[in-house]
Amino acid sequence: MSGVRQDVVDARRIVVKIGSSSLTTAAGGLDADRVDALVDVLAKHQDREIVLVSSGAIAAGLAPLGLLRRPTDLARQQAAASVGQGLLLARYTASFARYGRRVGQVLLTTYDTSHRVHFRNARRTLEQLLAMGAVPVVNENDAVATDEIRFGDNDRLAALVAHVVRADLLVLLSDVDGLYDGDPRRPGARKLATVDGPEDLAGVELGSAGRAGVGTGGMVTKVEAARIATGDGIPVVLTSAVHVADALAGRATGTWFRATGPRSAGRLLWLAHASSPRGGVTLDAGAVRAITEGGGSLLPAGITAVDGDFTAGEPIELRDETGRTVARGLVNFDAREIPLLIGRSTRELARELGPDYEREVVHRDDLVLMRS
Ligand SMILES: Nc1ncnc2c1ncn2[C@@H]1O[C@H](COP(=O)(O)OP(=O)(O)O)[C@@H](O)[C@H]1O
Ligand SMILES: N[C@@H](CCC(=O)OP(=O)(O)O)C(=O)O
Repeated sequence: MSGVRQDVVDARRIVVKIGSSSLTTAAGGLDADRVDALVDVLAKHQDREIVLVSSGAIAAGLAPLGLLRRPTDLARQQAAASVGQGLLLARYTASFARYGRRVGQVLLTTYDTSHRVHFRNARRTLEQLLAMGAVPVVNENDAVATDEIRFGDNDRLAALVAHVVRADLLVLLSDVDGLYDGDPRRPGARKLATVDGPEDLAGVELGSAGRAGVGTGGMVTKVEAARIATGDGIPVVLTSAVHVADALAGRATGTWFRATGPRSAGRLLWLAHASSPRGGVTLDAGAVRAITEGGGSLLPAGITAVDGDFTAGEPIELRDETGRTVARGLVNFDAREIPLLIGRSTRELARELGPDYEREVVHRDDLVLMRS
């Protein structure tokens, strides 16, 4: 263990994410004492801006709805989240009120972290809450997010929120005090003090959630969140919720993921990390060049094939003729419309089908190049 982490000490704007497993009792309900214990620490950091990403809505809604464990179907998870989110927020509101602090609820979907207008709105709301001294409490908008568009875990959501607010640091709090080289319950498992880059993760076994039916992503999504944030220039501390005070003080607790990439400004970070787009298009060589070298949009003329079942506004893959994904983007047409457009000029399409068809299939502002 080394000394103080200067990047943490210097961090003024911090996203703190806490998992369901650290907020619930052994029986599965919301644990008010644990919420208070977290708030006791966060409220002390008045000279910093803290955005809290809190899981726990589904867990908090189980008992009130007479459910004994986390349901596997989306509809009941959504109902539990809808009941639980209110209880969770009420708890945070009361807990921060002990320190005279207000909280503001911000519920997001993947849509809000990628679409221009929503991204800007989310950023503006978070900025305004911080400017007014309120603590934003963020969760996924579980009640409306469907399987296709949801993060499903709050680890990646937290990394994207850190990107949205341009945080200096992301703190991931769990029920385990860091990343181990294998299941931490296994004798001999070793904790990693520092991760400098992907090479340090070779050989590390990333297991699933600890308490069955409570957390969701396990270590896989935490490491993925760390990869997104560090690649975006934001360092990450992963530790146990009981060590949050140490983590925020810069003491060497948990696992420290060093920032690897430059900070990026755009809203499209999410697209590059979206789980799996629901389809894609194949581009001819000219279109690949226009996109990767010329900073152009994707026009119908450059498309040779389409696959999958997507609707306008959703993310898709843009592939070259060997099947390699060269970019991801938000598409302006439904999949079923694209065969009609393939290989044709926008002018011709507009003449034939009306001015609505004189548009890019993917606008360059809605497109992110994938590193090969
Ligand atoms: N390599 C590993 N290092 C640390 N924890 C691991 C590892 N593999 C699996 N885990 C499990 O991941 C769990 C944390 O994930 P999860 O239950 O989803 O927590 P949260 O609710 O905080 O998001 C730990 O309880 C631990 O048992
Ligand atoms: N949005 C969900 C969070 C999903 C979840 O369980 O996440 P986590 O405990 O962080 O692995 C909820 O509030 O229940």
